[in-house]
Amino acid sequence: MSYPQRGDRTPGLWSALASKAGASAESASGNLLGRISYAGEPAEPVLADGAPRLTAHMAAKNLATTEEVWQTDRPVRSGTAGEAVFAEDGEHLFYAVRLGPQPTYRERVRDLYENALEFTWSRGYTDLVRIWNLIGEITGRNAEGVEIYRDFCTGRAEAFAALADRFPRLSAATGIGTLSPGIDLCFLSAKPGRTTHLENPRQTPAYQYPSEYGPRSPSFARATFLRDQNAGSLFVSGTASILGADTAHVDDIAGQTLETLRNIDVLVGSENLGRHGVRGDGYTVRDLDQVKVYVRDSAHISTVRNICSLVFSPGSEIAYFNVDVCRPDLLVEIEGVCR
Ligand SMILES: C=C(O[C@@H]1C=C(C(=O)O)C=C[C@H]1O)C(=O)O
Repeated sequence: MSYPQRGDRTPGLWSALASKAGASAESASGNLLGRISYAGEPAEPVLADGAPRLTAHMAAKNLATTEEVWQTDRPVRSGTAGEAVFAEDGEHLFYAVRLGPQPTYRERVRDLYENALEFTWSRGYTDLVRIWNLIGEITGRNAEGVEIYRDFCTGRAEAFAALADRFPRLSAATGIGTLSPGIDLCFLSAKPGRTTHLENPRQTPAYQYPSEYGPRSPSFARATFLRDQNAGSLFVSGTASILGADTAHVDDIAGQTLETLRNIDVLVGSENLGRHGVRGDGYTVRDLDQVKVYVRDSAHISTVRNICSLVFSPGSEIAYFNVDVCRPDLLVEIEGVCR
């Protein structure tokens, strides 16, 4: 089995985003560390081709599956840990687990997060790089009438609070809707000393959002920079049209898309990187690659595509998803990687 090879490969660890049909065209360029399959139906995470594969139901049945492929230049060892699957290469750990539909999520999410964090810590991958939280019915209600995203955030925050001595800093993350109930989780972590976590001067840190947005704030940073022997990779969290803590441009898809892109531009720019002690010239929003664009309403996709096609480089990998976003008034969310 072979995977796409990118010209902008980062030594050590790199990723690619491709529709499944095109993903096998080129020769294998490294060792598979893990995959996320954005598929037409849900499935349990498995070990396939010697590495974890997380599957999230995020594509309509008739559309091609998008696959995010993580590779490394080091030998990989994989295995299972309870219901989770993992792979490690001595520098990076990829860990995937699924939580099926639940009446309420808080306690199970707390347990799953604690297990994942304890596992990654026990193997020496003490620094979180990026977390995926792919959440079915994200703005729907649980059996007690609480919004599922808020229910999820409470369990996650409790896990981080319980392990705050070991994980004092939060990493980049995504918290986005899927098309089936249940939660698919994926953790990428690294050996100590290579990560810097960034906030955005235009946005309140998510972990400080006021309680009107939920009893426990979301536990993530706006981006995480992972150093390597050349420079590094900047993993940009799911970013939306939020200024301070509030949604900007309610009911305005073009306005939200442009504000989101401005948020990313400031986040990845040299001034913000310098503020966080990351050396280098910084990036602009045009440098974002492996871009994922989440659009709530299918009728908005063409507007969002038009704006994105003007902003992103024609060579960038970009995938669109028609899924719910973590607040009912957010219409679009964008994330990616700068290298
Ligand atoms: C869009 C936002 O949050 C989303 C939710 C996240 C989470 O809960 O992990 C992470 C990034 C985004 O996908 C935001 O609060 O700005």
